[in-house]
Amino acid sequence: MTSSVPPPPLDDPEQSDPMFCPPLKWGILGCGRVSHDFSQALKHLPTQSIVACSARSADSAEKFAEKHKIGKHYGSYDEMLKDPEVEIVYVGNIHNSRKEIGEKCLMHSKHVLLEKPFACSVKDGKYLISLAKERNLFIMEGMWTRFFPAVQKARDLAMGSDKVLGQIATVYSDFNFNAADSDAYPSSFLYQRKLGGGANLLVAPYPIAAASMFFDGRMPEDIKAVGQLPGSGVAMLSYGFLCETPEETVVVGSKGRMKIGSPGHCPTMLSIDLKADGRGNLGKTLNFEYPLPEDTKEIIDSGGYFYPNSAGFLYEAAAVARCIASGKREAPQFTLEETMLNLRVIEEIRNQLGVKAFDED
Ligand SMILES: NC(=O)C1=CN([C@@H]2O[C@H](COP(=O)(O)OP(=O)(O)OC[C@H]3O[C@@H](n4cnc5c(N)ncnc54)[C@H](OP(=O)(O)O)[C@@H]3O)[C@@H](O)[C@H]2O)C=CC1
Ligand SMILES: O=C1OC[C@@H](O)[C@H](O)[C@H]1O
Repeated sequence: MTSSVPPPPLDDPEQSDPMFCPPLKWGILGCGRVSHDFSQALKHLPTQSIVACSARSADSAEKFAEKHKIGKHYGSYDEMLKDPEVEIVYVGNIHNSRKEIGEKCLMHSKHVLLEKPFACSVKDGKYLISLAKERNLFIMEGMWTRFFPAVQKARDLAMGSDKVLGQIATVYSDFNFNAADSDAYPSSFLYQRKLGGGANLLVAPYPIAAASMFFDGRMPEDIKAVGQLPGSGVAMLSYGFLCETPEETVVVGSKGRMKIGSPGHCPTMLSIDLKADGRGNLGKTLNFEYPLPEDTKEIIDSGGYFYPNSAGFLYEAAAVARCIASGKREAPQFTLEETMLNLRVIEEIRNQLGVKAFDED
């Protein structure tokens, strides 16, 4: 599959002024949190007007209308869709009704911006797209990330004619958060499969879209998924000969995250961000630096080093000497059991990738 929409060129008004926009009349469907945020953001754009809002309950729609100074409010989504003044509907409700609501919007000849996820299944997604095409209406998943100037710039730098990074080999992208910070368990829709809850629909669209942007929107040839339950751990590892990765080791726990700085295989820096209560709030940050000893004249005169941070071999050598002097036959910092773990994983990777071992024909 190739990308159907190439990135806009830099001389496109969208790029040179991301706030440029011809007038449009919006109807807000669902009066919850994201609809509130979206409505707030629209206030930066004088040409855009919210002409109506709708919620399952008249009371909630009225309160929302009052807060955002919206002229019309409806206690039913269907009622708002009949309003001829509404040109486009922003759908900010829960996931399980995407198909039904998307269909209704289109059948009422409204353009539609559906919050992510676009749909709860491939089948529903295809259906909505074909219906929008048939009715000649705009439809889009609210992948707002794509429209941030920083992301547009990243896309242009990497994927535009200059291709400043060369051929893209690897994209790392993650998005995890502690849902309990914003959503009470178990009542929120986030935790209810029947309502379209779950991180798979709520969060996965972001890192997937981050990756596809740098691979021209092509469908991945191979997907291997690993799931994680509370209490289990997961490691995402990458190695190779093709390009220089950030080479950082990031460790994430329920109370914070830690980064062993680049170059991760011979680091001198470590930082820890401890989490505070609430989404995205950081408490303390701790930074540690362990500079290597400066090169002596003797070392410089004899050619310095070939590889990064090689002075750090001194720590290994010193520890080996300490072990031997104290009668140890292996080092506690890296046991022989872990060496065997390394070998087992290496062999397993080779088997899964179908790569031959050094002694195979
Ligand atoms: N782009 C972004 O940054 C963000 C996007 N989102 C997306 O926005 C959408 C809504 O998320 P968010 O605003 O946080 O959710 P909310 O919990 O605030 O709910 C949004 C609306 O969904 C309806 N709703 C909530 N719970 C139920 C339920 N149990 N049964 C039926 N309807 C229900 C309500 O509509 P009504 O008002 O009509 O009663 C509610 O106002 C999701 O698609 C989510 O993925 C969410 C956060 C940020
Ligand atoms: O799309 C989203 O869904 C969940 C939110 O918590 C998050 O901030 C948002 O971007």
